[in-house]
Amino acid sequence: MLHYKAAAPMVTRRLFSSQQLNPIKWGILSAGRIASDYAKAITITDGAVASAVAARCPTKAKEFATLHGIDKSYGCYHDVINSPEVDVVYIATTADHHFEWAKQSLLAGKPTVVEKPMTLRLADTKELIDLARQNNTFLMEGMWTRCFPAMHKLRQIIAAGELGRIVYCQGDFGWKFPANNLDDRIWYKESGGVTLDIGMYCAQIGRVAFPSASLKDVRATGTVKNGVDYSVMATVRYQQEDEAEDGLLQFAVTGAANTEERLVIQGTKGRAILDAPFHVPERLRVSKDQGRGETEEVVYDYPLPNDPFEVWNNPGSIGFYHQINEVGKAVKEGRNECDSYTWNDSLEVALIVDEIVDQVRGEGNDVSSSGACRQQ
Ligand SMILES: NC(=O)C1=CN([C@@H]2O[C@H](COP(=O)(O)OP(=O)(O)OC[C@H]3O[C@@H](n4cnc5c(N)ncnc54)[C@H](OP(=O)(O)O)[C@@H]3O)[C@@H](O)[C@H]2O)C=CC1
Ligand SMILES: O=C1OC[C@@H](O)[C@H](O)[C@H]1O
Repeated sequence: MLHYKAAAPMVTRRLFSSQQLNPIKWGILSAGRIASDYAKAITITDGAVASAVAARCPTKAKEFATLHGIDKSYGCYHDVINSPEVDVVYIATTADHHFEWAKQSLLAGKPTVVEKPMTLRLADTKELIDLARQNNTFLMEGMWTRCFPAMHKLRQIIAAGELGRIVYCQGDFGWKFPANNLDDRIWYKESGGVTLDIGMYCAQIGRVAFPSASLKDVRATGTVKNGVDYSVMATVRYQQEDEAEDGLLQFAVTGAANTEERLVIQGTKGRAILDAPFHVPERLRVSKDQGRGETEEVVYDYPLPNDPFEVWNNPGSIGFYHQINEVGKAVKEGRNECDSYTWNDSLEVALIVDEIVDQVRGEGNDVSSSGACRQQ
């Protein structure tokens, strides 16, 4: 049996609301692809404006500012960080530069959102979080998936015990890496690879499914191409409080294929499915167990806002709207963390990612030259 719940309302613009009169002013570091999508999402979000952008080349920054209707453009990232016209800094550089610029931003006392991954290694993520704590400054890793209403509903359902004890989560995420462009950030030796790029979307679900559990074990195997982890199968084990059985998370991520991108959370009383593409979740399906082979399904739909743009660099980027709203609210309320994705979330996912990258790259299964086999 299938029940539909009312869809969430589409975004409506309220003219002259207090938020619009006193918007959060975002400063953007870099004029790359995701920076452009983020700037567009800001324009459809009540209570937020992009007030400044910096790129390494001032002409590129100026062009970006003109395209997105941003007042100020600079050829130096420090100028955005130090601008009194900026309330929150959004760091959208390639991941190998996140640590250094997030550190500068925090040292300047600016609320800071760092695109995922926050840094390349757990130790660096920890250093940034320690700095934010010492400086009493807002810091968030841009795990925007957590800010979608479908994800909030999922957490509510799990907390209410509707699925029973969660037994396992299983997910996949894959997109075809640009095989003919080895200059693309995805192939950078330090910051590229499938785990840092999309594995972390799967890894983050562990703390949603097992919120009070502790990480027990991470095992991964996979292939390496051009020096970066390319296809990965990972299993993560969680020690659950007051439970004899460990919770399990398993996922496959790949740069070789566009996969379905679906996430299943299986509990003893039923399952929740975040339909494709789960990293931009618009639909949550909850099936309650009614006996073997029989379920009752409730569908929760949360459509993305109306889209005034024809082209985005990444599908679904209009959904940044939710993160932009949540960050604005947290900063206005004087909080240093976003409840949807906390510092502890970032630390645990960074630990999982470290483990996977080390294990898979350490195996030496490079498929780029030989086409298949393990190197001896
Ligand atoms: N949340 C999401 O859905 C997505 C997030 N991302 C994340 O966003 C980040 C950026 O990705 P994306 O926009 O696709 O990347 P791009 O390659 O399009 O842009 C990255 C920017 O990094 C800047 N940069 C700074 N220093 C360097 C350097 N030494 N070498 C190269 N670039 C440098 C450049 O800025 P400048 O303009 O100043 O020259 C460039 O424009 C990554 O962390 C990625 O994981 C990416 C896609 C989707
Ligand atoms: O964050 C991301 O989500 C969507 C992917 O296509 C992209 O490569 C990645 O960076």
